[in-house]
Amino acid sequence: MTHYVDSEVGRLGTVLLHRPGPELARLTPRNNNTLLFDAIPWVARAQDEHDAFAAQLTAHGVEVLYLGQLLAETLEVPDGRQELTRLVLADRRLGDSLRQRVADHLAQLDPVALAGVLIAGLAHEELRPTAGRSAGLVYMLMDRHDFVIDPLPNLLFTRDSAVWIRDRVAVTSLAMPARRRETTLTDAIYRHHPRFAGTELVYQPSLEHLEGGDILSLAPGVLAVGVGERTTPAGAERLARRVLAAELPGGPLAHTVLAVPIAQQRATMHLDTVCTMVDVDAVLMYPNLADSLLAYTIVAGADGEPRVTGPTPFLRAAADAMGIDELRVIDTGLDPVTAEREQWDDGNNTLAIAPRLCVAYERNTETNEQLESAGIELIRIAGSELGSGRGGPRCMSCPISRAPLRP
Ligand SMILES: NC(=O)NCCC[C@H](N)C(=O)O
Repeated sequence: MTHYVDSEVGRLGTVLLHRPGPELARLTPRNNNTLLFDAIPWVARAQDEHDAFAAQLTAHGVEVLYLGQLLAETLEVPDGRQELTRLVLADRRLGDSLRQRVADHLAQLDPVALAGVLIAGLAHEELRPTAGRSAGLVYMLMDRHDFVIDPLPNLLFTRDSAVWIRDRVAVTSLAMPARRRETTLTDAIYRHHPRFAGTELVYQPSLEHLEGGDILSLAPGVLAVGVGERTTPAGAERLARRVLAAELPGGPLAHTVLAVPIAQQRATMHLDTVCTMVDVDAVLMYPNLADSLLAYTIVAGADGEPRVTGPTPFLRAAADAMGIDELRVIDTGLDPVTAEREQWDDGNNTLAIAPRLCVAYERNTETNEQLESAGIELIRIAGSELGSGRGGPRCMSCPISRAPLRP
């Protein structure tokens, strides 16, 4: 099986999704902010919306893999199960008595049920008392609304916890505490699942913060990395060091990395909330930012150290790195208020299935109309519930194979 991604727009072959499940039912008004949701989603409707998204991908010839299923299969591998169990038990909040109770509880679960707990977490009342054994101080003092194992409602946004760069995978380093455990799952899947045997990792969760929503594969050998609320300058620099130094038969994994500062705020948490590619030489970009975005260009210096120049306007730096005259911006021509409303609702967060063929949320009517006038074919999906986590079609998908742009 070929796992290979060298662009944002090459025909999509295989994609990793996560169908949201019981982990969304953990969200309440007391925890939704900490768990990075802006509202309490209607779970069944969110699942319907997600199923419709997956059905559109399948109808367009894309192989859809589900993270929950890959995780259950990884847990059938003894080393995978042992590692994932050890990591969840390493939580220092547990203490030894509760840790032992949780270990006993997890040990009797089959792989599918264990995958369910690793994703949806374990609530206080779901841990049954062990006959003849004290509940333990930590459990007794725990608020009944607390979780023994925290849920992962943002797992839905598979874009952020791993990124394929050519035939290597970068398992990222998530910045927000509510999401950190997600990469224990993607890391284990890529290292233990038989489908990915032999895959080399180019980034690991123990490194500086770096999130997949900040990484755009502008063209073969050219990456843009947003630096803001999630990805730190150190994370961008670490990725640059890794990809510039990783030699493939045809050259390094990337020859240029553009570090792109973005405002450190929720509306622009990742670069892909303001800019996504819709054609080999065209981006859809939040108009309020299009002219002000800058980039620092990082290439390998003669001494092997990354050499940084700039800043220069992002669109100029990108076109130069891509070897094209101009990176076109689809001008959505929106007034600033409409642009701001539709950016918040992930209007700029499209997923390309092929050049000029993209999935977009239906609700962003004005952005979508402008995209179509510019010759982009759209597949509209509903996202009223999915969007409450602040993520669109690109955030909800991790491409694993795309047709190479330059074979
Ligand atoms: N690439 C993306 O922009 N992903 C969306 C992540 C949303 C999630 N609720 C978060 O705050 O991390």
